[in-house]
Amino acid sequence: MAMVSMPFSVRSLNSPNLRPTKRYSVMAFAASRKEAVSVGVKITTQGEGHLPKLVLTSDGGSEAEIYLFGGCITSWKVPSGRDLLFVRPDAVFDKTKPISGGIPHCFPQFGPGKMQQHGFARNMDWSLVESENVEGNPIVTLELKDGPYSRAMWDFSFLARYKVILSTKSISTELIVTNTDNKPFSFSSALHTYFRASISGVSVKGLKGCKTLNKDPDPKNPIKGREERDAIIFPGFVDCIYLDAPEELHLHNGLGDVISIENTNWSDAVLWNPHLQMEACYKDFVCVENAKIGTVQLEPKQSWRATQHLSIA
Ligand SMILES: O=P(O)(O)OC[C@H]1O[C@@H](O)[C@H](O)[C@@H](O)[C@@H]1O
Repeated sequence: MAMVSMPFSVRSLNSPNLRPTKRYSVMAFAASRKEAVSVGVKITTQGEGHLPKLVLTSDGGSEAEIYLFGGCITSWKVPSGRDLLFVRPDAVFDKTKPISGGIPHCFPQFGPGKMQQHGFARNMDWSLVESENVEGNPIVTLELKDGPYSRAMWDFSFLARYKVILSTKSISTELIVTNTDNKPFSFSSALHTYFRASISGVSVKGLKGCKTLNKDPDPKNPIKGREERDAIIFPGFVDCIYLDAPEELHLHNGLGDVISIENTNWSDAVLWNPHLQMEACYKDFVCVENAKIGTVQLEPKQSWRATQHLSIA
């Protein structure tokens, strides 16, 4: 077990001490119903739809769940037992569509665009490649590579590595996309985080002064503007991109939690609440998404890296 004494933060994702201790093939676990992978990490097929799911438990009492389908973190429970993420009641777990909730990946397109909405990474099986535990905090790394399904939409070879670190009061992710092709490619991306909320009490702080692209009413022709408010509230439908957003936002979820949303290299942000378009659940969540809306260009062998750090005080 690797040991470090520093607190977990976005910066700790850079630590040379966080070396992989074990490499795993998901197939090796597919037959077992629930198996420990490393301390604080279990894989089970007893999740929704019997899809393989990782369950991370920290010594500090937090817990997270990650489906390999879509590489989607569906649950982040802080030590009080409160789940700060939200999965929509219409979510399905049969691979016919992406999991609607938690932290889905949008890659290699945020959209709208030529490809299906939000790309294909949330519709594919990711592999568990590394698992370790550092001072009671479980860490897993998932990988996604191109295959026939992705090639049919985007004819490039790529490698995406997604590291997730759970600690007592935070969950951190690092996404590294590498061009493994012999020709350049470009992409856009986002972490489409669904936070549990009581929408009438929600506010998002930190975006004042940002340039905006308001996708309401027409997502294909967003209206340019500038955010003037200190605190953004959600009295109706909201679907808005914030360009060059700061590295830290604060979400008051209306349920008593204040969540710090830090990032490096996710240069933009998106706020979304569907209001009456999803009458059954819009009051119960808000999406605050770290995004890269302007495309990233990668030459062969080049990589792009971005981190997200969600935490409570
Ligand atoms: O694909 P999902 O999870 O239903 O999310 C859709 C929404 O995702 C948001 O990120 C977009 O800004 C919206 O325009 C879109 O409607």
